[in-house]
Amino acid sequence: MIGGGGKTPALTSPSASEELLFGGELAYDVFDKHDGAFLKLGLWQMARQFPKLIAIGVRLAHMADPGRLRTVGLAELGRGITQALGLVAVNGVLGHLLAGGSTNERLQAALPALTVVAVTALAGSLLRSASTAAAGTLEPKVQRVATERYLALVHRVELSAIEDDEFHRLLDGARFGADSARRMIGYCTSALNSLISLVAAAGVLAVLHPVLLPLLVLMTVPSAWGSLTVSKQRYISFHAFVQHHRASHLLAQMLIQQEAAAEVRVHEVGGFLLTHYRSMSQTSEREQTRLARNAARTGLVSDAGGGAATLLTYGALGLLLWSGSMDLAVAGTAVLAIRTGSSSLESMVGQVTELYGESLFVADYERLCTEAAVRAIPSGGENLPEQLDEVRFENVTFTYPASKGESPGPTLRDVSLTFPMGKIIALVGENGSGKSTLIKLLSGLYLPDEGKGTIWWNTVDAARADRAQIFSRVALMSQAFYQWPFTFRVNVGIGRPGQPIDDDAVRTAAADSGADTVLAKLPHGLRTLLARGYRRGHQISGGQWQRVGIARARYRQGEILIVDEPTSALDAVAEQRAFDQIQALAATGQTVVLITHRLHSVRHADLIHVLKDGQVAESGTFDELMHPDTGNGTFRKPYLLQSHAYGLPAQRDTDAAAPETA
Ligand SMILES: Nc1ncnc2c1ncn2[C@@H]1O[C@H](COP(=O)(O)OP(=O)(O)OP(=O)(O)O)[C@@H](O)[C@H]1O
Repeated sequence: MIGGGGKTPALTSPSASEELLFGGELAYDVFDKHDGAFLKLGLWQMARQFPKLIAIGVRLAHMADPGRLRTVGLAELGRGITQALGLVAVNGVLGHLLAGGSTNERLQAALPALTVVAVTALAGSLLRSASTAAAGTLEPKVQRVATERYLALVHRVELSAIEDDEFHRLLDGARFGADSARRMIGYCTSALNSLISLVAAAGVLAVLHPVLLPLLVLMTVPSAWGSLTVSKQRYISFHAFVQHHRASHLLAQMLIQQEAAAEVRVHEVGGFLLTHYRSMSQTSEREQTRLARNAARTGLVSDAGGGAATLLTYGALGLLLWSGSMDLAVAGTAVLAIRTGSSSLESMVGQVTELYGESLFVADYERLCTEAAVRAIPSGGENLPEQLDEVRFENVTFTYPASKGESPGPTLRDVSLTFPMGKIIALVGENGSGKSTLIKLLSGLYLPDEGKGTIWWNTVDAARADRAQIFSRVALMSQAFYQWPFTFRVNVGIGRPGQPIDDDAVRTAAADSGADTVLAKLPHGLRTLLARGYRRGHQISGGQWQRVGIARARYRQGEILIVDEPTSALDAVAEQRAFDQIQALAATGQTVVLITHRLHSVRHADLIHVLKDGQVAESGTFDELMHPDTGNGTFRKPYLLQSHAYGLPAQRDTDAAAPETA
């Protein structure tokens, strides 16, 4: 039972598909997180939380369009007042109609009140249309403002936050939060309207007989309890299953996405994925069935309570009539007021329940915005030196943030090395030795573990420096460089996104990186869209993309050009050309940090750092590393292996000293 208690929902145990594909259960225990704490609250506390949640939505609406928000509020207030006046006028009409005299006289006496009924109905309808028009304009604006706000915050968070699955859970919730903020407007206006007409009916009832008022409230308590309980259960279930939903969606996507299309067909992966998609969906369906059963049970209990309260109310009314404490005209108005009041209450409870459900997602959204602000890359800090001589790692240790239930060891341990400016510095080492991680630290994407080493930009500590300045000094062509589904021009020009794209500079960068030959074959030149699946879309190969990636990094004109595996997908000619160009760049004073597994490509580097298991195994020039007296073999041995395998020179072209063939 989840209703008012704080227990975890009875989640279905992990399916065989979850075990096989994802290595275990994907559901979350929402109560092991501090942010689920308010879900442990009972109805009364929930009611007290409610204004705070509404305030979040209203604040967003105010940010989006204060004028329209005012219009909606005033129009709804006006509608409530017209309804109250209408009800009072109906009381007048009934009073006159049930009084003594001829039908004609009674009708004539009732005429002014009847006119008030008609005028209030007309005014109510005009106000409703004003509210509908304003709310219709306000809603999409609220969604845009809410979405823009969280995207603006999220794109500035530290990389470690983006890689954190808890942060992703918040992100999933927040995406719904922006939609919920939009829907809240509609529910808010309806709830406000119901509240005002309820107050009107309650006011009339209180005047007619004080005992009727608490009875009216009593009639609604059971359905309020039922609706809020069901809404809370749905919310808890959503959070518990958010990762599960994401994974099912992923499976469905794999069946249709272009990247997997060939393997899906040739390896006949389609049936496999579909089976697991079905199994995962069935787990979700079981959860939906559980929710539906709970909702049905809750509904029965609340209906029984509501029925008893209604019986009590009409019984009380009958008693008042029978005992002569109320006359027939007043009883008629009372029945009308009870019906209006209870239907307003009913609708208000419905709207408030929906509003409550939506507001929980908006609260998630707020939590994400707060968390994103906390985890944002700090702005400001010390200025970097104008004239940079070197970036130096001093005893740097770095550990990736822990995934849930895991405590990873450091990926980089006690790393000390330098990147002198104006040189080619190569980073080599086995798979997983920490090269890409190291360049993420060099680029300012991560900082060393607290108190465990420093990255010096001359004499400025990167941890205290203005990170935006670090980013602006670096041009990065990482292994996972992004293939933007935009035109060739934008794919290169996005290297300097703050400025208008300069076509000549795009062509020069393309020529510098070998992407000019790619460009020459494109059907619409710079305007060619590099994305299949769109109109005019054109597909280029992996190696061609790599050249475009290098062109982008080149176009950026960063002081330090980092190229991670620039030639892994290039053919031999293109590879040679890429390295010639890197050398030519270095000759112009450009600092190049080069990561590669093709060791013969680093022969001309000014400095080579060799990593092994997250530590620096050796550093030096090619000659130093190759010489048995100065190198420890970490570089020399794999180099010689590669040179034998590919028939490449076992030494620098100009070398006279024959290295040891270990
Ligand atoms: N985002 C991450 N979160 C957690 N661990 C990571 C992350 N990225 C890399 N690692 C881990 O850090 C270690 C070093 O990875 P890294 O990518 O830096 O190696 P690399 O030397 O560049 O390898 P390769 O030559 O295969 O590209 C690996 O054990 C990897 O699992």
